Amino acid sequence: MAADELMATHKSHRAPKRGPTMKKKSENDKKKRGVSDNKQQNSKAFSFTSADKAKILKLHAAEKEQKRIHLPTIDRNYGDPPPFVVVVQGPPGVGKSLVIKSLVKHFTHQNVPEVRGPITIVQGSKNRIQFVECPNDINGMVDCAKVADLAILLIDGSYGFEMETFEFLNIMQVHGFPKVMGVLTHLDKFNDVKKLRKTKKRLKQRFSTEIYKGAKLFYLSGLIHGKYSKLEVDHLSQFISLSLIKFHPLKWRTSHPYVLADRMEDVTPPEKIQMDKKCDRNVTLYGYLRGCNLKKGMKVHIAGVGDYSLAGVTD
Ligand SMILES: Nc1nc2c(ncn2[C@@H]2O[C@H](COP(=O)(O)OP(=O)(O)OP(=O)(O)O)[C@@H](O)[C@H]2O)c(=O)[nH]1
Repeated sequence: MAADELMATHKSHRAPKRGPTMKKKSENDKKKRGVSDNKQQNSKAFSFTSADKAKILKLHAAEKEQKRIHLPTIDRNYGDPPPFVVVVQGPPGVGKSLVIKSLVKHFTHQNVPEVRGPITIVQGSKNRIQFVECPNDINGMVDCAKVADLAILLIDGSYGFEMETFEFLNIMQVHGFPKVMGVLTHLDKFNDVKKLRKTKKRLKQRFSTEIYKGAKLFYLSGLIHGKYSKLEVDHLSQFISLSLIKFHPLKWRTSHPYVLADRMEDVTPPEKIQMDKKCDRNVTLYGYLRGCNLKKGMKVHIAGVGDYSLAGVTD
């Protein structure tokens, strides 16, 4: 074999890039240049040195924040969950009763002649939804804001936003702010299609700025034989069912126990009433206690009644 061939097989020397030798070398080099590592340990004084590292750190911080936001809240209810409360709110004559009647008809195929008090329906195998019409007085609004899991704000499309809607929004702000969605009614009063489109756009923008960006707004475009369109009610009910599935108890609710009285019974002995028609009555209220477990003597808020102490606790 020739000497030239042997020379050709040898690889050229490669300087080490990592390992203890390289580390020592780089440290010596840094010392020579007068650069010290201690300088970069003060994170407040020196910003990031590597853009990639900064990107990763930012991602980690965002992930941590998301984890904190989605931390499960402790649900203090036990056994079967109480019904999901849907409060229908709006100014007088906007169509609250009609919306509740349409939704009840959709879920149960039953006609409700009149809406008097909360209506509970069963949806699916065990989910229950309770529809409550919000009264147009401040006390009723406060009570409804306290119990609502989902608030449906009805807005007269031909008139625009009214004071009642803003009042209710403000009240909800201080009561944990449940899920909110809007429904535009009386849209059949528009004869001009262009005007209707413009109004819808304007109201949607206003609704987004008043509630939050991307807040859901539905349209009920008019009455057919005195009822809302089946398809539109179907969309509305789908959204309600979705809210029920995604339901996440509010922190405010779990720390403020309350009862929404579904039924009341006058249990005063009849003889006592016969003797004195204006005698003090004993009234029993039935409803779910939400936001805590039962304890004798505990104080709860009873909608329409006030803060009461639970005396005789039964399961
Ligand atoms: N043209 C039209 N009429 C509607 C619409 N929605 C509701 N109405 C009518 O408005 C009237 C009032 O409807 P209700 O459901 O009683 O309204 P409400 O909000 O419950 O009224 P209050 O109980 O007085 O607060 C009824 O005669 C409905 O037929 C709609 O989209 N278009």
